[in-house]
Amino acid sequence: MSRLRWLTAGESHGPALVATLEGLPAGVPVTTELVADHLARRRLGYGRGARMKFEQDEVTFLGGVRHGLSLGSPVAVMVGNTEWPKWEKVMSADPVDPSELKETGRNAPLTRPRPGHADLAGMQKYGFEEARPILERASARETAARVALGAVARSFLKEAAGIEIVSHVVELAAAKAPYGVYPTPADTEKLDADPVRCLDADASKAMVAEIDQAHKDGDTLGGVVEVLAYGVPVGLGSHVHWDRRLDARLAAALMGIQAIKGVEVGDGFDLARVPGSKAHDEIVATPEGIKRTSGRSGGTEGGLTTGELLRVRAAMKPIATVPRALATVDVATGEAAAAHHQRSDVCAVPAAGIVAEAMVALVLADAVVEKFGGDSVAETRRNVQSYLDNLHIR
Ligand SMILES: Cc1cc2nc3c(=O)[nH]c(=O)nc-3n(C[C@H](O)[C@H](O)[C@H](O)COP(=O)(O)O)c2cc1C
Ligand SMILES: C=C(O[C@@H]1CC(C(=O)O)=C[C@@H](OP(=O)(O)O)[C@H]1O)C(=O)O
Repeated sequence: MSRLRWLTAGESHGPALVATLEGLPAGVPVTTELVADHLARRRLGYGRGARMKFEQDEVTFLGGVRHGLSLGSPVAVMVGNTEWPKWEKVMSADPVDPSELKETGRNAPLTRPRPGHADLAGMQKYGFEEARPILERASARETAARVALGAVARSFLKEAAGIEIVSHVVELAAAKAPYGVYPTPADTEKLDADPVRCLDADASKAMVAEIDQAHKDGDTLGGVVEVLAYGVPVGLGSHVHWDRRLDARLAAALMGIQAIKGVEVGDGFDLARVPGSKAHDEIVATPEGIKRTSGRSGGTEGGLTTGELLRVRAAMKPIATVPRALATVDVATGEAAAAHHQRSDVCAVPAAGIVAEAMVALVLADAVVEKFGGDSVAETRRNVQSYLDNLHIR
């Protein structure tokens, strides 16, 4: 069962996000720069709104790391928000004089909940008269905290087991990348340089055109990202219980990203449309050992990793804050109204791919610690190697 635990806290316009990771072995290379680099990747992507340009993430480790290595104690990281001075009063933890709040010009009650966001159901559930106390935490700003921890998890995965993760955008609205072309970790730089993190140049152009059109139309878009993990050993997760199945753990982690509405492992839904003879990955003996003739399963069978390429997809719905505002009800008056809109991303699918990488890294790091243990990463690495060296069927 889970051996790594992680939590995040913080609001979208608060002073900072914080994240903790408990259970990480000692000796994992971790630096402020490493985390900052991944946070910078999350801010990329054509179609993101103005906020990504003027706001900066400021990384500070508060615990668990010394001189570039993890200590084995809980890792605590803070992602400061450079826009905080503008929100100090609106988001103050302590009570603020109403006249001072008015002066900010940022505290008008948000009583026109946006369809597709957490506004309405959150206000109903938590007893608020307006959406600010809900949207501040529902916002995907929180994903910066997860990407910070994901950066730490991927460093552990690489050191302990040589596992590397890459993601790409495979669909954006109606534009699709050619099926079955998989990037490797060596493509990361190229992908990050592409406006929509798509490997195929023609598909990338079509995706950018989709975003331009949506922008003109005052609309928003979603899409599909694919995450691949290379070097995953056979036997992470287990077939013995539902909550130990690695496919289930990956699905929950990906579905836990804001706006993700569907997850596929390997060929996922497509497998339901073909006969068994075309759905599974046949097993063959080769001079290099037992191999598969295809990768349709996405690298898991029975909730266990197979040792083949791990491949998962996540589908993101269009951004909820639609500029051509959707119909809602002003809950202050009960009258029909247009949903509130100040600014928003047109499309955040490329950023969602970076968040998905982080979630896959955290799930895999958890599964590696669970299977191989180790208080130091050197010990985990020895355990991984010994297990692989002693596999009785290969
Ligand atoms: C990286 C990222 C950026 C997002 N940016 C916005 C945005 O600018 N405006 C917005 O309304 N929703 C945005 N969203 C989506 C909302 O957070 C999401 O619609 C909301 O949490 C409700 O989705 P749910 O029903 O899946 O939880 C973003 C999501 C992600 C992953
Ligand atoms: C701040 C981030 O994303 C935000 C996620 C988000 C939402 O509703 O999810 C709404 C937008 O914020 P605002 O409503 O303040 O313009 C995005 O900018 C970020 O990713 O760092």
